[in-house]
Amino acid sequence: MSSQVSISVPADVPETARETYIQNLTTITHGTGRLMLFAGDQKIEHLNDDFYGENIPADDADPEHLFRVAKQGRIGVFATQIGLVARYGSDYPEVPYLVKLNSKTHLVKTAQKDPVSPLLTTVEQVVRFRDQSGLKIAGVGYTIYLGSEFEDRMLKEAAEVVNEAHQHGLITVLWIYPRGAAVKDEKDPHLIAGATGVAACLGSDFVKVNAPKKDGASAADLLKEATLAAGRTSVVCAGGSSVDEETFLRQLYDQIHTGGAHGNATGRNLHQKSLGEAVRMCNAISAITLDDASVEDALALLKGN
Ligand SMILES: O=P(O)(O)OC[C@H]1O[C@](O)(COP(=O)(O)O)[C@@H](O)[C@@H]1O
Repeated sequence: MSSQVSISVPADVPETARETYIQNLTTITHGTGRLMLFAGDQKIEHLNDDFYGENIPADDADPEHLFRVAKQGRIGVFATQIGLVARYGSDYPEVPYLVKLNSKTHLVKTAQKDPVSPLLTTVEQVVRFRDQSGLKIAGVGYTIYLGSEFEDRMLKEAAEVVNEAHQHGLITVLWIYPRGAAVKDEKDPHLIAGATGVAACLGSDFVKVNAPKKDGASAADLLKEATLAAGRTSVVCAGGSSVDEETFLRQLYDQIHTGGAHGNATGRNLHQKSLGEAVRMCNAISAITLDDASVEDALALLKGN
């Protein structure tokens, strides 16, 4: 097991919410400080493209697949929109949830208009839903498109979300993607480090970024600038489109052990598998993230050993 970490509670969490905050963070990181976030917000973000078609198993066509994977696999938290949690959550009460507060589709391309993704759901609504439903709602998430001509709106909403969430002991994850006409290279390592620094200034517990890329450089080495810039905000990388399992697991291992990431945020590389395979992949990813397992040990779990 990776060692248990002591928790430093940020000063915007009031005394009355301290215990909830500690409990939520402990739940979603299994006490390790590392996050295994199962990303299931793509039904809005990518419409049905990620869920139906060539090379996508039939299991993925039904939204309940996400909940089955989240229940049967070992995860830290399942991130999706509030409506989906309301529809299925009562049948999956053991799953810890993180409510994604904003989302947009990919129909309007960046070349047509800079991206903007205002709040669909407020923290207040999430807190009410948590208290009424009794579901394990441990946190909230929000996407900022840094560099968009609308970044001011998203930055302001994100700042309010973090502060309000902490008032209620909820953990925050900011998805920060540099994107828009002003952004030449979305995965530029220096820019990604800028994004994680923004998350630190907004006081978020975690920030999810795309892994930086630069020709000829090791991706894990490139991530170091971003994890340094993030300070006490923990960095996780998006999984990206589906790749072969060993490549994915090696990349994750290096992100954590070389790049300084505190976990992963994985969507397609999990749900674009049949239930049994998705569950084994969850367990392999969690072994690396939560147990400090080697890639070889994770691959053994993948084979069901
Ligand atoms: O890349 P993965 O692992 O499928 O993770 C999915 C993530 O990608 C997104 O769908 C958005 O991705 P893009 O905007 O880059 O297409 C996130 O909202 C989601 O959490």
